[in-house]
Amino acid sequence: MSCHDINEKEIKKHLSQKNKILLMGNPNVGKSVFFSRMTGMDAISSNYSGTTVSYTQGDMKLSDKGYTLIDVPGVFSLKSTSEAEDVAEKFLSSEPEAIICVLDATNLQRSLELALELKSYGIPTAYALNFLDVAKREGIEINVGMLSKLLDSPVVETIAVKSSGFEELKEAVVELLKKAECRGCEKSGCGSCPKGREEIYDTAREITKKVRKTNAKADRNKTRISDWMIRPSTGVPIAVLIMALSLGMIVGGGKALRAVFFLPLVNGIIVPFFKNIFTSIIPEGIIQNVLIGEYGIFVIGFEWPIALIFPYVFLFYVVFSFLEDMGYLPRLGILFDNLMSRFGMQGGSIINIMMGYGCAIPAIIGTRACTTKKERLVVTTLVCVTIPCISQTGALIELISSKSYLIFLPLALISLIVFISVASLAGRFINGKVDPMIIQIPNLLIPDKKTYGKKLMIRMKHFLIEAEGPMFFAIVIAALFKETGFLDVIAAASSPLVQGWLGLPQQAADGLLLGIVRREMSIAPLVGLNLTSLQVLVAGLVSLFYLPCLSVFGIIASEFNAKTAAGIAVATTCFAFLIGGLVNQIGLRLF
Ligand SMILES: Nc1nc2c(ncn2[C@@H]2O[C@H](COP(=O)(O)OP(=O)(O)OP(=O)(O)O)[C@@H](O)[C@H]2O)c(=O)[nH]1
Ligand SMILES: [Mg+2]
Repeated sequence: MSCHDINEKEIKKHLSQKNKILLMGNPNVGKSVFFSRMTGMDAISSNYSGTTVSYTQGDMKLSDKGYTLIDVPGVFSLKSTSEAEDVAEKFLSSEPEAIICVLDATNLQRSLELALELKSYGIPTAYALNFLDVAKREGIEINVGMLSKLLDSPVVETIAVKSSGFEELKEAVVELLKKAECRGCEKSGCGSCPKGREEIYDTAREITKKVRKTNAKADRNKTRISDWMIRPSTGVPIAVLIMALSLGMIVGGGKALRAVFFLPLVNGIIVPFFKNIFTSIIPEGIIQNVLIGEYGIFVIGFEWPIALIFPYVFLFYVVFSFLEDMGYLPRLGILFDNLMSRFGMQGGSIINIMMGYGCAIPAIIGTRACTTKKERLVVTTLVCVTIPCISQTGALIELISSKSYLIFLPLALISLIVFISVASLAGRFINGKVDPMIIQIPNLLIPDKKTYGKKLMIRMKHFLIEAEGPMFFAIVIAALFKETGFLDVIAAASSPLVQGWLGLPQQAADGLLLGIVRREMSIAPLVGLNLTSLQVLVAGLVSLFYLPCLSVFGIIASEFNAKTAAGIAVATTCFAFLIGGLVNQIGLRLF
């Protein structure tokens, strides 16, 4: 997959490519499903607007000729007022061969407004009338022949998640490319395209009126459930129930998966296998210890990522991807919009915050969908400072459950207080404004098995490559540091802070060093030690507020600037030590 930052140098390279076909349309109309099925490449699709915040490109063959298909971020219009619109404009002006414009059959008029705006660029366009399954269920019928005539271009009925209509669509594009003539372009002088917002809006409305028939059998149950999710009196209990069920499934399921499958696999099969091999071929000493000692690469290199973290990461994405695909998250955004606007965010940003509980990187990249810089910064600060990622949470669950689940209560309470305080401060002191929320409520869908499974696979692949890669690297360094005695030197040097102020054992110093690379490693060295409840709480707090991963800083530096990344690093570290130390000192005096 090639997913790119909206960065001038990068984009120029892709803009100058030949044989481009642009996949365009409103947000959440299924473009990324088209992209992924037509190119065979990975692209995340989710049932809310703004999933694709940058562009993705892949190769596609049409009657034996190679083309580059570009999954352009979804836009409602081309006013160039957001990053997504800016990217769309740039690609439109880069002389693409054709456009595949995806229309949402359940929301035709709005889809047509963009389609009409696109027409004035004079680029051959084929239309995919998508979501036909949902439209049929909702009693919407569209006269495709008439629509095609009115748009003066081919229109093909599609159900992207079933790959239905794809062959016809490809044929339509091939035919278009053969003719390669301008279709209704104002620039070519035919003057048939509507101009100006009002004319576009009126024409889209007229066309919709002509081609669409509804027999009013809209799914009343679905509408009712959707209303319940949004209305505070019913929405809040539903949200609490969904969160409790999700948490139960992630924590309970994660522990069970770990105990029944991953721990026996790692400790009973994989680690003994490598221990046997290395003890028989390598004599006792530093090299053997680096490979299979306490911090051995072939011991914790499997224990931490596979047995400790993976079960929780997997189940988090099972739950989160389901909520994403059914269309619940934007409804949660609407429910909490009022509350969130007090903290300098729109309700829709709750999606990025929830995503941060999985991993901070997609959450920060996802803030590109925010309409103002202030909101981007507020959400990024919150994600970095107050939200633990699932890898870290997995390690934390193991640490806490070894003592008592009750420790979660003070941890959750302190974390909530910090979240609210940071949100209020960031909302108040970060300059700029927050736009009122415009959020599209997507259809409530039963997630398509294939699309859902593919997304889960993509996320697991990312986790294994992008998270486990650096983690493995840190484990190698840790093994070397351990055997060379460097970890002991660090432990001794940091003893006044770690053992004195924080009251944690010496191994916590290893965690703080490794935690620079990966968040969960700040806690992993403590799992399995016999800590007191106060130590577990303090370790949990320090890890919660300690540095985000190294790769997160890379993303902050590239999305914002190095100063912001450094600021967040200093703030998180000081804050973690301050709050952890205070709780330890107070705890020691009270108990
Ligand atoms: N039932 C049904 N679901 C679909 C269809 N096409 C797409 N979806 C679902 O609609 C949601 C949105 O699809 P995406 O591919 O993410 O939409 P997008 O246009 O790329 O959205 P942005 O990246 O936000 O612009 C996903 O949950 C898809 O699984 C379809 O024809 N029928
Ligand atoms: Mg997309």
